[in-house]
Amino acid sequence: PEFAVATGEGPFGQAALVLNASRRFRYTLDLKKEEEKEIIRRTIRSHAQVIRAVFLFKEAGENDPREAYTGIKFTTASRGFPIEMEKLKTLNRDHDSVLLQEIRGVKGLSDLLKSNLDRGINPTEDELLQRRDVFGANTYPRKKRKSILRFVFDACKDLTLIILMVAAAISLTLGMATEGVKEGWYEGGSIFLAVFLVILVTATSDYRQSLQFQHLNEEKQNIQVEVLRGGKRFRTSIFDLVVGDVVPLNIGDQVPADGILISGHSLAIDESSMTGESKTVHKDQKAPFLMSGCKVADGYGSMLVTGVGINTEWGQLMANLSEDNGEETPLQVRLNGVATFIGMVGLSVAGVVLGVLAIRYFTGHTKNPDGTVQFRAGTTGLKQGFMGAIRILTIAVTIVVVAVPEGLPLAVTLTLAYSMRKMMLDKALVRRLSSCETMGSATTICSDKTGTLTLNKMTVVEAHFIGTRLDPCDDVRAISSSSAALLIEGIAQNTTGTVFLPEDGGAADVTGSPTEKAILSWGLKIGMDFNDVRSKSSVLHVFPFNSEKKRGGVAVQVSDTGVHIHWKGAAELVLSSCKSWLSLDGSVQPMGAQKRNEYKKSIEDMAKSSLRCVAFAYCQCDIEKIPKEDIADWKLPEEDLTLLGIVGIKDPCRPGVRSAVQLCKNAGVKVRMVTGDNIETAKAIALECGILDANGVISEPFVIEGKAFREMSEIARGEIADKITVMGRSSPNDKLLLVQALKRKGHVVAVTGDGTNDAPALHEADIGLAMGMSGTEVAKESSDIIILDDDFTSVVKVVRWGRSVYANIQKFIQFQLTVNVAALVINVIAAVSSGDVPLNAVELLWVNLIMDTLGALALATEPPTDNLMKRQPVGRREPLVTNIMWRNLFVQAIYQIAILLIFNFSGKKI
Ligand SMILES: Nc1ncnc2c1ncn2[C@@H]1O[C@H](COP(=O)(O)OP(=O)(O)OP(=O)(O)O)[C@@H](O)[C@H]1O
Ligand SMILES: [Ca+2]
Repeated sequence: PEFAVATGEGPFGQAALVLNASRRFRYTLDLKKEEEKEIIRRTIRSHAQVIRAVFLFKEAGENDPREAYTGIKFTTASRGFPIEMEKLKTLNRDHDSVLLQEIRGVKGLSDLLKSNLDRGINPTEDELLQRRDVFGANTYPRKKRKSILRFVFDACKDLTLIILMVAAAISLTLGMATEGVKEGWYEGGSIFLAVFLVILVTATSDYRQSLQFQHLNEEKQNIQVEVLRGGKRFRTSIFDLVVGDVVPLNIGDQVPADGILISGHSLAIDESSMTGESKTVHKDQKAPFLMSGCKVADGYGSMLVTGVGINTEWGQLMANLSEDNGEETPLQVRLNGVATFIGMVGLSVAGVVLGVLAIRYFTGHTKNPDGTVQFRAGTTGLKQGFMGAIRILTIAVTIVVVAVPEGLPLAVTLTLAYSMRKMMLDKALVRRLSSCETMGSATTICSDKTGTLTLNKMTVVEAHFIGTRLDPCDDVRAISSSSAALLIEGIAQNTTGTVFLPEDGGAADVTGSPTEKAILSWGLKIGMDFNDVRSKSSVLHVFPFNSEKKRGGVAVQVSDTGVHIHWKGAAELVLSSCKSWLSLDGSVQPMGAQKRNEYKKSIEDMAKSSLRCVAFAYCQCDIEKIPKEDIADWKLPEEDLTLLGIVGIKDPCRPGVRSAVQLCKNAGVKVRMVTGDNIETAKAIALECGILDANGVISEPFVIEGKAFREMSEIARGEIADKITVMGRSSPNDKLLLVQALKRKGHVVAVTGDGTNDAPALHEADIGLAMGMSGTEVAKESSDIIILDDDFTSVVKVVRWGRSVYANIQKFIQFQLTVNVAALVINVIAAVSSGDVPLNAVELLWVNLIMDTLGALALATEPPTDNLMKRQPVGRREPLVTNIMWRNLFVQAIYQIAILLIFNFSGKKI
């Protein structure tokens, strides 16, 4: 197959790092999990239906049918809320719009839940406690953890250990019987002790790992969500949500609880995780029910929480789903194979030794220290003969134990677990264990710009309006009030952010994406009264911003007949759909070639000084032209616009990025920037953080626009992929194309992403890194590692850890194999020639114990050194056991064997 790169013959051929296997492996794992999920989902669904039917029957028998159906008792308030818990559950399960209508829709429901659609619930502790008390918390019970005893039991199940224990028991009884209690326990007792220690170490290490995984799972599930309480937007943990909360939803979010849509625009939900159907479902007033656990595929809106935790289908699913910590990484699988092979060799060798020793013993060729023959047929008692046989058997078993390198898989597990814990401290949350080892061989990193290389703290620093540059950028005195009002209308209405003004005065609190925040803050500076402007006109329809189109638009009704369409987005793209511009006095002027060039020039100038450019444009529309019925499908007019102005937003480079990029360069890992931003802005930032060299070539194909790359043939893309250093104005799909092209070239690709539509690229990459703060849930779910602080420096630290994992495992393999080969050879030679092994069973066992477990522990926890980042990456083709390692291994083994054999046979003479 194209991925498997075997080197040489034998079992070690497969020990070459087969990176793509990890992908295949992962899919099979996913599939298994999906199947399990599906079965549980079906059970829960049918369960719910049965309960509901029973409930309806019972109610119908007891009450007036209408009340039974709506389930609302307005008179008997249930602990302060005029709605009954069970009935609310039924509403969530049924998705019944008739029922919803009867309680006067979402507004009526929010009254019943004592919430407020515009302000949410009160953010007081008491209020939250009461709601949690009545309706439950948004958490679900975990499956009970395996106890430590369970792990001890599992460790005992090892076949070699069982044989050893049997041998120890026999040896103990026989020893004590023949040599007395005081003297005779040594051998049997020390075997027991050794076995006990092995079990203890294995069980505790497994147990600690299961704890760590559980912790990780909790970390993964503890999603941060936005919630509206007391009129203000908070960020809080998903577990804190209560029934009655008002939750804003944005593209890429996970629906955090069951609920009902309050309002939304172009809201589409991907319900595949619950229903299994892959088509996205549009949500509006006609279909307002939202199911917990689904993902927002498009648009935005807000919801009223009506069901939380275990009362939702998602909660049931999560509570019943076993946590998947049984994941074995491809490296572990392969090393398991190697270990098994060596074990087989050991077994055959042990068989030979057993045979040889037995023949020698029973034919009377072995002597006691005093020179008497140990076994003489007829004279030696049955008990003594049995003892001898047992001793021989123990030696054979011990050889097996020594030969089996149990340490190999253990070392990998320990190394991975250790690095994972350390990586967490370095702000990287490892979602898939295998990515630790893969990251070490990465040859290239495709990084986002915004937020990863830059701080994602944006401020408007330049503004070009009405043909002039504002100086300072918030001085709008030169602009006529009508023009300014139009602009402010666009800013306030065409946004997904909010402005909250505290009642007691104080600074305004702006929320939204960093770009939105920058624009809204600037809006406030030029005199925007957010709430006032928003109340003056009403939004008819929205085209939400997405990275594909790089613009967002909104239609607002300003008078009985007048509608304004506002657009804002990537400056040069918006400019190209403008046919006119708004002049100082508020009149509309046609956009001549000269004016267009003037604007283009100012965009370019801003971009060259690393500013992100956003343009505002608008057009008027007649209310008649707007489709009344299916306004949801209406495409906002996006041509023939009038340009209002352009702003330049500064987003400074992160400190430390420059040296991190340099570190990558030294390590032979090429850093590429793939950004949705203007190519000039991208170039400027790339120069600033050292991705581009000021003295190098800065032209195509090193610096390329997404569009140019997209339109190439697959072959052409493959040819230039290697050279691309900066890609500007790229859509998420371009990212995917680049990853594919790079992989075909043999690269091991790491990709960072945050947006919903980055998911395919993250999935395709060898290692997908999602951003913890700016990243959407969808991106995080498709990733292998989450970078908690969004910082590129942390990405580089992950590379370092990955390399250390790889190096540690190599060290351990070399160590273990050397000792194993030497021990086996010596034992065989000694047994065959002299009828005894140089180390007796107990000694061998102890050596093995120290070698395997403690050696693994020691080498696994070796921290990374700076030297690791000075080597070239191992990439896709290098075998795990390199030629140098083979050489070291054999030379060292031969040396050890020679020395030991000399001591064994002629030690006395020397
Ligand atoms: N909320 C917004 N409204 C309108 N336009 C925006 C908004 N956010 C960004 N833009 C414009 O879209 C462009 C690119 O956005 P996109 O989301 O593709 O890139 P990004 O993800 O922010 O950057 P990167 O890929 O480096 O992380 C920006 O340069 C800006 O001009
Ligand atoms: Ca992006």
